[in-house]
Amino acid sequence: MFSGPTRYVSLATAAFFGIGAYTAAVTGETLSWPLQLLTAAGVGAVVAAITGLSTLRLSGIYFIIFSFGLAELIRQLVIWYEVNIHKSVGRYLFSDITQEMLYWQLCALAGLVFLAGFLLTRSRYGLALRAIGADETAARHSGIDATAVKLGVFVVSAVFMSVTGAIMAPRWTYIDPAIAFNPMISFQVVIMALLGGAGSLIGPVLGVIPLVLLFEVLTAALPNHFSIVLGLIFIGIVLALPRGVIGLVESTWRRERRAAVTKPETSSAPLLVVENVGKSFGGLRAVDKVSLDVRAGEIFGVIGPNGSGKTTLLNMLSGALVPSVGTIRFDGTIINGLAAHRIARLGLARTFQLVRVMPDLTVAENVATSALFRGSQGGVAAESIHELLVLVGLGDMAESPAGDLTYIDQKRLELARALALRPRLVLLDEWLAGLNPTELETGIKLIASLRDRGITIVMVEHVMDAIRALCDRCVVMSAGVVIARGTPDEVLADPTVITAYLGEPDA
Ligand SMILES: Nc1ncnc2c1ncn2[C@@H]1O[C@H](COP(=O)(O)OP(=O)(O)OP(=O)(O)O)[C@@H](O)[C@H]1O
Repeated sequence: MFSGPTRYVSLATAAFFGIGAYTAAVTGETLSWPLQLLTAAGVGAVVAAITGLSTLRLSGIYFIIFSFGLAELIRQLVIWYEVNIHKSVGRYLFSDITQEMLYWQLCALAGLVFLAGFLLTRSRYGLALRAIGADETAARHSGIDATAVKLGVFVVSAVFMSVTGAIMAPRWTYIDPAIAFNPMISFQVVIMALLGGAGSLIGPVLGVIPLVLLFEVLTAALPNHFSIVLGLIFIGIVLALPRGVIGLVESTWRRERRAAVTKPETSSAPLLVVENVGKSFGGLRAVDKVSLDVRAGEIFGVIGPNGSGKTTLLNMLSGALVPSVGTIRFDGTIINGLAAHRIARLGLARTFQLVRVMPDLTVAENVATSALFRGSQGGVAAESIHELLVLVGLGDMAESPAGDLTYIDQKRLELARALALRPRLVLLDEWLAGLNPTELETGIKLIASLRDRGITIVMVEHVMDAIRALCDRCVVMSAGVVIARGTPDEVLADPTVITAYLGEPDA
């Protein structure tokens, strides 16, 4: 539910299993069985919300280490509580619940897990999670609040694990922290999910059945070498079946969502106003007090030699970076400091200098990510994803995995994904770079057609023919400051600009 789509490998299973088991042990004598389960769910949810809020900004190895440490941290806290407050470590559990009842309760819980997982994958949150797993930065710029989505699903999965722990607790008559917070549980769950294929709902089941049987045999036959064999199985699965059994046989389930571009109103007032904006990295002023305004409906160029601060400026406009100083207004709203997904939802979309598509998602799904959380209309749109794909020239590629596209087609896809936000302003970061002359001609026509739809464009570009053909006005940046502004012909004839590009002539 969580690790599969997001690819955040979580070893926190033992922590929540232990929380559930220990909550049942502590409340066993005072609360009824349903209330014990509810309490376990509540405690698990609260701990997951607190730890998730503080750690889901971590990714990769840092998140794995944290999640592994969480079980140990909670175990130590419980031991401290038992020693200092309860005055004895461990609890006896006397329950009249039979093993058969526990079995059926676990079956019901498994059914609920699958129902929740099924509903999740069918909801927009399912696609949002997969988008986050494929490329979290691109997902944020598609309007997805990655932190909130991850936190929500982390809490839901933690609740299921806590209730599992609580149901399992009566199987032991005595529980101590070492039993409840056994780290091996986390590894076993990850291995099972990996074997079957963590990316699908049914995958983990395919892993659970053979591995549970194998673990039974191994604990009986090789009790002292169990961990070694488990480690070898782990390595073997990662090397041989990186996407699990299901990844070998499954053709990805796809669906189409609807998204669109609406024609924004044009007005003579500036749509974007940048005032004295600056960004420093340590001692380096990458952008230094830049001011400019972009009128609704125009194509505005940002040019300048390498390293002059153009991408840094675009990153600040799109929310990837927070300006060190200055103000950015988009349609009257101050947007500096806003999270990337909020800026995207306001209708300011972008493409990236180094193209960012979500390779495992289909072309259509990539575009659909932008329609997930766009205003109250969600995925409902006047134009379909298909129409957007036709517009950028990918009409017959909707069901192909984005990772199979050529570089140029990936750029087209990025543009379609940006357009699916129904943006009023699109930031293009060297979108025309690397195109051959024919592709360049098509690309220029495509950008011009966006303006005809009323979309305002800010483009960073090194291809001067495109700047001349497309831009109404532009600024030239050098060493973080604007050194010229005006029409393309004016600025490209400016001696200061020529010097900035070519350097001072030799004396
Ligand atoms: N995250 C960062 N940390 C430190 N320095 C950075 C960072 N991002 C950019 N810079 C520096 O800021 C300066 C401006 O970089 P930026 O990428 O904005 O330039 P650019 O005009 O877009 O260049 P190019 O045309 O090559 O893409 C460069 O000196 C770069 O090394």
